[in-house]
Amino acid sequence: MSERKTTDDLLEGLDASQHTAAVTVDGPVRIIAGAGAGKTRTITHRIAYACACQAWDPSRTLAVTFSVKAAGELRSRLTKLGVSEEVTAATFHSAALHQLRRVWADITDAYFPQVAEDLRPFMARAFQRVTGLDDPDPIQLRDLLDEVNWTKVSLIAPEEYSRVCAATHRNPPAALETSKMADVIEAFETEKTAHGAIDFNDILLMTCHVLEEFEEAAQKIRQQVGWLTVDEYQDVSPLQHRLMELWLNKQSSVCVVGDPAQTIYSFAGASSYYLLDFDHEFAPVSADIQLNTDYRSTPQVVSYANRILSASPERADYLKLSSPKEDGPRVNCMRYPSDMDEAQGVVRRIERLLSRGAQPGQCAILTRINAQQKIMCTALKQAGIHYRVRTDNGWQRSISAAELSQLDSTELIATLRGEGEGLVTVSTIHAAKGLEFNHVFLVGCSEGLLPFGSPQSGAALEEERRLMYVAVTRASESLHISFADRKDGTGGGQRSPSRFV
Ligand SMILES: Nc1ncnc2c1ncn2[C@@H]1O[C@H](COP(=O)(O)OP(=O)(O)OP(=O)(O)O)[C@@H](O)[C@H]1O
Repeated sequence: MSERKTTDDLLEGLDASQHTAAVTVDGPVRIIAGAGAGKTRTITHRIAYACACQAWDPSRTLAVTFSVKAAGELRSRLTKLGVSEEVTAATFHSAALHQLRRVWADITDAYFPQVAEDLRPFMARAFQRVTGLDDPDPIQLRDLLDEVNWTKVSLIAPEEYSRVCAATHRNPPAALETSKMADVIEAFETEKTAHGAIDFNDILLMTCHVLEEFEEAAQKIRQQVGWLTVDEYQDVSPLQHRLMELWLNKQSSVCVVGDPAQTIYSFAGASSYYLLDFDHEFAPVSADIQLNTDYRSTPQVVSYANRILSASPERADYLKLSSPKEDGPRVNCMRYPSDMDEAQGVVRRIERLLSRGAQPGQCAILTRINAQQKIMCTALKQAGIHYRVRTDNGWQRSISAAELSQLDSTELIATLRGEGEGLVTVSTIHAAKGLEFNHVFLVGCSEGLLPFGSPQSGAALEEERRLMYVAVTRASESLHISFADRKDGTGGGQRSPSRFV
């Protein structure tokens, strides 16, 4: 741990709004923070300040976030601020798993169930049992699991599934009727139970159940949640929100931080509703703070990002950012004849940046979907540039390998060691959330790819707009937007530029 900091030290380097957030240690606090506005800086300094001035008991302080990477970042920044190791910074899943393990023996003699990482065998058997058909293909299997996941994080019980689908015009995957899908959901749960297995959502559901039904165990758990901070609150699901309510049990020492413009997991049950409604739900709030200075990006990138949001029908919910940085290069927009021309064009530009002293680790190529990455990797390989790939695995990683297998998480250790500095990053936009790069190349900015599937309006289009915003705001210095007219030079239909460009 670093040397002990005074309370004054802990407020240094915060701007006026960040300072207000940090010193408001009591009561409900909402921080709406735009991209690069220092939300992580603000919440870590707030926690450190509150502990240093003894307003909070570190051993009863919990900060939760969504991914293992973000939790690691919170922990390492708190350590640098001299915060006691007693403060817990974890993902929702990891915090709940530890709480559940701690009280398990008090409530049952049964073995603690195994957290299954691969749920496909359970789903394949459930699907066969209900439909009498062969194994679902890998895409169907993924879609079926996504659907079960969605029902669980949205707190929709199998018996309510058909009614919800009818009301929201939702079609179940694998061409199933809604009643059959409801049966698959139940059969999936039965399969898991028969094997003593639970999934990630069950960790949260079971913790909710313990908090609701077992008073002594609930008190033991709540004892550790005296002061709660929830990061990335725009991505909270109804299930996570329920857990948070049960942790708090009507007490008000909660701080949430998020950005409604960065909700990019709505398809998986995330909702910015709770962030936007916080001032009503927790009224009266002690502080309602907006952080709209983007310290990360140049004025050119920031004004490009603002323009993307300004065309949204939901723009009233979004912050308009400003940049205190010096002017940087203009946003570069390129049109290429084919995907390969685009990939080679991007790689040539990266070579030029490297020849002028940029480090490979400062450059990132961002794609809307995994499938766009192959051609980018081919072009990088041909140019002899080393790279690393971050794909969507459907979910932000919310529990570490260590917690699953009791072994060290190599991914986490590599991140903490700062490995990958010598590599260009090729990443989907989803997987790049929360990261920053000096030079960002956002490829495939054509209708069909971004917005993906070209929805004409509505929630799907707005989610695509927010994805574009997240992508653009990863850039601190230079931003390169590009698309290709056709898949290859001759075949395929002519593409038109993205409406967001
Ligand atoms: N008051 C400040 N003065 C100078 N720089 C700041 C200030 N606050 C934040 N920054 C810098 O801005 C950048 C973004 O801060 P931080 O990583 O805390 O952002 P964030 O809001 O969590 O980002 P995002 O939500 O976009 O992922 C960092 O480089 C940070 O050092």
